Amino acid sequence: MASGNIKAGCGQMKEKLRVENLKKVYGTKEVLRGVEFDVRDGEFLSILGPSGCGKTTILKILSGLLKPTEGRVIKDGEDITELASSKRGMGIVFQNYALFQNMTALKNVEYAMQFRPGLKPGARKRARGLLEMVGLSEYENAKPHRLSGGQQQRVAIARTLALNPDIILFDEPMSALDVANRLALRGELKAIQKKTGATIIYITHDQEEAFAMSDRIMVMGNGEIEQLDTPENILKSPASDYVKSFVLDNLRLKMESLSKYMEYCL
Ligand SMILES: Nc1ncnc2c1ncn2[C@@H]1O[C@H](COP(=O)(O)OP(=O)(O)OP(=O)(O)O)[C@@H](O)[C@H]1O
Repeated sequence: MASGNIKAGCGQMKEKLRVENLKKVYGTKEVLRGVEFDVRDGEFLSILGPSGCGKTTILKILSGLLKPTEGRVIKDGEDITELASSKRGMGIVFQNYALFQNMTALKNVEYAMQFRPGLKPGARKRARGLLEMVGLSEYENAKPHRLSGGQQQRVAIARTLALNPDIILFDEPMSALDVANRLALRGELKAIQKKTGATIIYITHDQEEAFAMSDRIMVMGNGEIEQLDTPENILKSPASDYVKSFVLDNLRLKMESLSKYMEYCL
């Protein structure tokens, strides 16, 4: 596995998360082996790989939803491998939004704060502020079925931010959205990250998305890391034929279809 430094100027960022020698076996099937990487404080790291290569399994292990067969997860220098999910200070945004259908947008964002004594006072005000941050103030009384896919995903993001996570995990959050919504949400995610200072780990199988958004990209093959480096370095020096074909060839195709879409729109 080739691993490089984060882009110039960010090289001194402190380590936020470290994953050591991760292995996951389901029954007799080994789906992750020897996975090791670090994520720096405030970094946007994408995990890019084809379907079934183990991306979601990594995310579940990081968040505590799944125990690794072997290996450790270290956050801020502390071993959190056995720590309960709710105590990890991480939030997850899924591809299917997973909103409460019987609650308004505002209630969805406010809900989990009710169970955190530190956040309960002022929860309503904070929820309103977060809906404003994602551009949905005028929809606070709307239930999810009245919102578009992009708007529902924005509510899901606001809901995740409500608990003040210092690491946000995104599991293919744009895959159910159309191109226009994807492009809009990309910019908004970067703005939210800047505002909150959160570290982001972002799963995608979309090469173009990973290259447009990330400080570094971790390219996964079948249960292993093929390359972890900045977009620029991956473009300049792909670590293997696999990276060349899965990342660069597909990136070229995606860029072509995106530019056709832009021509069509303009
Ligand atoms: N609970 C499970 N039991 C058995 N095998 C599983 C289980 N969960 C996942 N797998 C297998 O582990 C492998 C990795 O799955 P994972 O969901 O991590 O892949 P992925 O890269 O996120 O794929 P996708 O992009 O399609 O979501 C796959 O072969 C999958 O079939």
